[in-house]
Amino acid sequence: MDDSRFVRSAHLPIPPRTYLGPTSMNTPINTSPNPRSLFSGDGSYSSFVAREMAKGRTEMEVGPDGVAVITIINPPVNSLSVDVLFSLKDSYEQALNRDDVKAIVITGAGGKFSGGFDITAFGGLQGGQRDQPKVGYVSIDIITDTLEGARKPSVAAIDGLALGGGLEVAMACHGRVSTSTAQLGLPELQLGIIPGFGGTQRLPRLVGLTKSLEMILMSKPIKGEEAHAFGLVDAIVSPEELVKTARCWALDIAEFRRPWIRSLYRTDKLEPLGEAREILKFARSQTQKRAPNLQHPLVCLDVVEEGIVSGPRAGLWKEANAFQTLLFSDTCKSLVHVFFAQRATSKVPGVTDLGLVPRKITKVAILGGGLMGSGIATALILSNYPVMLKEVNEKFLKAGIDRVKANLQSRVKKGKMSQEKFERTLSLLTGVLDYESFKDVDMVIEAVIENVSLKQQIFADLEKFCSPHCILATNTSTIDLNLIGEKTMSQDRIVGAHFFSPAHIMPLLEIVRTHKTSPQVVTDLLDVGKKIRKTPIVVGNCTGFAVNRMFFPYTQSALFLVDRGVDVYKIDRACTKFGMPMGPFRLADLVGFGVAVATGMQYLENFPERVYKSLLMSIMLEDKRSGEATRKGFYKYDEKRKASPDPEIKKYIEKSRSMAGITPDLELMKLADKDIVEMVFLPVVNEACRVLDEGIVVKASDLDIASIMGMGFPPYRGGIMFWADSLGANYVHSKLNAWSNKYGQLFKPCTYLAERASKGLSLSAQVNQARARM
Ligand SMILES: C[C@H](O)CC(=O)SCCNC(=O)CCNC(=O)[C@H](O)C(C)(C)COP(=O)(O)OP(=O)(O)OC[C@H]1O[C@@H](n2cnc3c(N)ncnc32)[C@H](O)[C@@H]1OP(=O)(O)O
Repeated sequence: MDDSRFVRSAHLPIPPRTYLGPTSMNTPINTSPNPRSLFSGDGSYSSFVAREMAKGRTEMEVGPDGVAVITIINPPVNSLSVDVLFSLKDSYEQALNRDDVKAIVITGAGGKFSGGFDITAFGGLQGGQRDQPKVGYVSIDIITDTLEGARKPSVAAIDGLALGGGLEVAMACHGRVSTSTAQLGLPELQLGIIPGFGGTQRLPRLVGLTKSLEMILMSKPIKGEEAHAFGLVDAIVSPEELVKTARCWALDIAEFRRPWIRSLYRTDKLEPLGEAREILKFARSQTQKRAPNLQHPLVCLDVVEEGIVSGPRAGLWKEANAFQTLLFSDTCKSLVHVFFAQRATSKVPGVTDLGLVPRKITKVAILGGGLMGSGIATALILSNYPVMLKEVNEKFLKAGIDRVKANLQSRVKKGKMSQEKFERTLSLLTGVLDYESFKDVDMVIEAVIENVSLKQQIFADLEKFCSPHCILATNTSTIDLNLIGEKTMSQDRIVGAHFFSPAHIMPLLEIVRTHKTSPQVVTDLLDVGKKIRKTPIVVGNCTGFAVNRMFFPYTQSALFLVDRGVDVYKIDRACTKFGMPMGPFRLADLVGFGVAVATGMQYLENFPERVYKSLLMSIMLEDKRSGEATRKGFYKYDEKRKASPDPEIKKYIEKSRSMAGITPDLELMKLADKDIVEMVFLPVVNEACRVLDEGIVVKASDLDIASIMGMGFPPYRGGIMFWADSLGANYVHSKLNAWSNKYGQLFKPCTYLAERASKGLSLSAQVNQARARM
């Protein structure tokens, strides 16, 4: 491609930073190269399209009132592909050149303004397969000089969504009219980039620095009503009135009945310089505390500050350069991968490609009001599902209902729920002690203790009391589903609905299917998962399923290291520094040693060759030390449950070591944090490879999402498999192989890993269809 609007990504010229000084705050000065000089040939959009199939477009219609309505068309969310942006510029120029056009309205097709820059293009840009516009071309030449600087006014008519680049286009218009339910926001930081089409400069000028930083740093969109209250939009109207009102608004500006405002040069909402600096300083310290491994939020704050101190034009250039650099960062690549991986989890071959329609679930029953059962009940009633909670006696039932109440009350306390909504939500919950009313239920979720014969009895009872269409789900985290359903003839409607604790908060839902579970049942559960705002991953049936099985070695190798002299707290610190919310020992305290030891037994039974037989937790349990619940585990806990290291654990470690006949290993004791992280996580990668190889999941990216949402693996590392691929299959294999030779089976690389390493393939690449386990 020979077009000077574009640069090949490998040779990015960075334009000189333009310092305009404080006077530039109110003075639009064009510092960019002459836009025309960026075009070669005839420079028109159509010549560009002739060279490349267009992805999306804009359409313009001029009414008898003299208003040109430009509509962004690029389903499903009207994203701003390079084609759309160039088409927008062309439509604009046409509108400016036509004598019959007095004013312009921009809107989006199908009730959505725009979901922002086209994220599907990121991969191509990063890989250098796609040409991209020169730095600043879109944000300065198109959005600032062509749209905002136009001699005819424009108004954005916003419905559905105006996110990222979508909102940035809207903010460059001279007025904004929105529906009350539209979502407006700059969520770019969640993709590892910063707003790149002027958002860092215009949003603070429209809503003030404090609100804009909250919206940008938290990637948090706001609804139309709130946007109106903060001055981001000028009027709220119904969807039917939207375009009509925007037309009138644009004409009012053109005919001087309303002010003609360029957001970029407003200063009235900006805090005075001294105050602004204090706000930015506070935001920096909060950001560093919350996300110490991330650079891009800090870069964003620098860019915002540049605009406030040196003027918006300088801010725009700094933004454009920073955007360009961040687009190629590992963080951006990882987070974009996560964006698509998350959406891909609900595309399940053999299920979602069969054209099945989810059946309506009108009533759900939950068996067991413990921590899990009450959490699941909370998640369901929060999404308006009527729930029947069954317990074995009044006392347990009351305790279960009280737990649900407490879950809801904590939302009320945090201001996330009104008292009235609390009452309404709680009224969806009823308690029962028998199966009498189970005949009307469409789905049952069993959440009792992990006891095979108890579960078998329950499923046999359910088969008798529930209607034949009722879905029979279990929340077991380890037990084989075939075993649970052994005493029934209903294996086709038995499915795992494995929630993570606390179930009303954790975003992951592991849907477990056996080879007998019907695709219809999986489709129904996928739909319920979506409605209760969980990210589902569909997995096959095995001990621990995907998440627990893959993360079992997390604690295993940590225990191995402790037996060999590595400090418990050093291991936890290395893991949290890496980005985990907690290290393996703090996690074991949270889960409780009883559960950890019981789970260990399951693994010992199923995978004896690779279970590290540590005695440490059993020894501590004998001393009634079982984790956070007893306020003593690897840490000690104060009344507010704040954890602190406990010197007493030394004696348990020494006992465990002497009983196992192990002596500290001086080499391991000197391990750097990076090496500790690898020794803890590469066995996790190894198990993840087995899970993939056995067909427990259908694609590696499902394991990425499972690791992030189920275990808190840092999303900015892209998930467990994506991270492993960043190290390389060969590296992972050679490390594990060396440790396996030295320390034994716990580290032995699996066949899948060995094959990938020898063939030079990535661990995630789909080669042959994995062996079907589902
Ligand atoms: C320079 C600029 O500053 C940079 C930017 O603008 S970066 C982009 C900023 N925008 C965003 O981050 C928004 C990202 N999108 C979202 O948050 C959500 O998709 C949404 C709120 C728009 C819609 O959510 P929801 O209704 O649940 O649908 P969801 O399944 O997520 O998306 C629907 C489809 O649109 C796609 N999509 C969403 N946003 C997209 C975007 N910006 N670009 C390309 N595709 C997008 C999704 O991949 C999905 O495709 P699929 O059906 O093939 O899986």
